Formats: sequence, C-alpha cells, structure tokens
Amino acid sequence: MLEIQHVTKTFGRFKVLEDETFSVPDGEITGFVGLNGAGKTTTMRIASGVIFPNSGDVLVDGYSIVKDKKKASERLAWVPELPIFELDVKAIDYFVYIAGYYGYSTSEARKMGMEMLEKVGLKGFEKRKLENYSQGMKRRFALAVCLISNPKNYLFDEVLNGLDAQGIMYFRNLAASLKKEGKAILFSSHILSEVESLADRVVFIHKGKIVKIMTIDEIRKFATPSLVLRVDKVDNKLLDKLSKFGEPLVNGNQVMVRDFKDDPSKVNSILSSEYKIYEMKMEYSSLEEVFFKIIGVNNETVHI
Ligand SMILES: Nc1ncnc2c1ncn2[C@@H]1O[C@H](COP(=O)(O)OP(=O)(O)OP(=O)(O)O)[C@@H](O)[C@H]1O
Repeated sequence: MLEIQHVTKTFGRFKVLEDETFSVPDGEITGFVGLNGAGKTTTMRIASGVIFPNSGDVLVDGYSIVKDKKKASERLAWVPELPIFELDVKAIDYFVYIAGYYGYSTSEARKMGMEMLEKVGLKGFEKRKLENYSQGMKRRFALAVCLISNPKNYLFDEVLNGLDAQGIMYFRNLAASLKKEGKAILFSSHILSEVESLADRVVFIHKGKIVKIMTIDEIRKFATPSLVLRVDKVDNKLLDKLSKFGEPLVNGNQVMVRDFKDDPSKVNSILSSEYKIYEMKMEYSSLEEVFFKIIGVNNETVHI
C-alpha cells in the first residue's frame, strides 16, 4: 500500500504540489489523471524517492520514503514517463545485470530475462543494444525490468505513451495480473478510456491539488446517463416523443437521448407501434466528461 501524506513540493518559488494526500490500496489499480503539468510525474518521482518533498511523506507498506528510503524503495517498482536506456549494451545483458543486483545468479537471470522479454513482445530482440531500441521497445523493456524484484507496489507513469496496440494489451494483462496478486498499482495516463477500463478508483489532480478521488462505480453514477436507440427511421415525430425523456441527438438512424433518467421500457412502449427498434441500450458518459465536470473546464478548449 502506498500512502501519500500531505506532500508539498516547490521548485524555486513555484508550488507544484500542495498538501497532496491519497492512498493506493493493495489489490487495486488506482488511475491518476490530470492536465499537462498538474503534478502527476512529480508525485511519482517523490513516491519513488528520486526527489524529496518539501514537507509531507510517502509511506510504502508503512515505510517512509524520506526517513527509511532503503526499506521503502525495496517494496516499490517505478516505470518512469521517459525510461532512459541509451546504453551500449544488449538488452538481455542489462536485464541480467539488474537481476544480479536483486540476488539472481547469471543463469537464473538469463532464463528469467528471456521469458520476460518474450512476455513483453521483445522476443528476437534480446541481443539488440538498448541504444538501438525504439521508444516503445524501451517502454516494454522497462516494464519487464520493473518486475524483477517482484515488489508489492508499482508506479506506472504514462507507460501507455508510445506503445502500440499489442504493447497496450500487454500492459492491460500485466496490470490485471498484478492486481490479482494483491499488489498496489498507481497508473497515470492521458488515455482516459484505458484508465476507465483498468482502474478501480481514480485520483484527479489539478494544479498540484487532489480535487477528487472516486471509485469507478461512483464515476459511472456521476456520469450523465444516455439512452441510445437504433431505429428504422428518424423523423420529427420520433424526436418529439423522445424529447420528453431528455435531449435527443441524431446520428444517422441512431438517436442518443442525453440525460435520460427514466425507464427504457417506457420508451419502448411509446415507440414500438410506429417504429422498429433494432437496438436500445443505456450508455454513460466517459471518464473524460466526468473529469472536465470536476475541474470545471470545457473539454473543447483544453486537451488532456
Ligand atoms: N525539476 C523541475 N524544475 C522546475 N519545475 C518543474 C520541475 N519538474 C516539474 N516542474 C514543473 O512542475 C509542474 C508539474 O509537472 P509534472 O511533470 O509533475 O506534471 P504532469 O502532471 O506529470 O504533466 P504531464 O501530463 O504533462 O506529464 C509543471 O509545471 C512542471 O513544469
């Protein structure tokens, strides 16, 4: 478990984090979202012990990263936003070197390295030098390396950046299996659809302050419900009928009734004598919409 406790950080006179407090529980994936410059990477760097907070602390399974750095960092793996492996060394040799640091023999480490690199989709590239890896390959390699020590806590900073569809799939599977093993995972990303599908809870950060912490279930309740219908024809009469339930938006023969808070079967009974309904389902607005509601900016003007 990770506990970020009243962390404040300033760079020069600029306050980047202010009294930041939240927890990353065991057996859960915690999504960490915010606009560019909100403070996610700084939080992760503090939690990993690379930089110190001005005040506050981070506890890793109860050990302070400030006062008991060795014990805290042994229990933690961190994949940084920009893994730097500009090394004139083969991937497998570097893996063996790092694994040696954690007490594995060369033969054990080599066997584990070959397996792990295959798992992250780097089979056939084990002997390529790291300096010749692409950004996506470096990220995959960083994911494999972070598993060597098998710690309880994980910090993944924008690890989806630069990953292709296969790499994203690997990360999804990895995060799900770590969660199953009861690990605590903090995962930042701008790909909010991925956060929504992976995370159990989401921490929202804005201008260095935690503005909201919500479970995915709470996010779904908070989100605006819409009824989506696919019908044989869309005419004014249909839209008239639907507008009694919410705001109808048309896209071909599909109509989305926004802010729908009624019983879908009522719509069915009102329409079924005049229209063929091919499909009817409830949809909830995305985490993205919830995010912009929470921080109070318009998603057309700000890119997340
Ligand atoms: N070493 C540093 N010196 C000065 N300012 C810094 C330093 N590191 C970060 N900052 C500033 O702190 C703020 C938070 O940066 P941080 O990288 O934590 O944001 P982020 O939420 O990870 O953003 P992004 O989504 O763009 O990666 C930014 O304004 C950034 O310019």
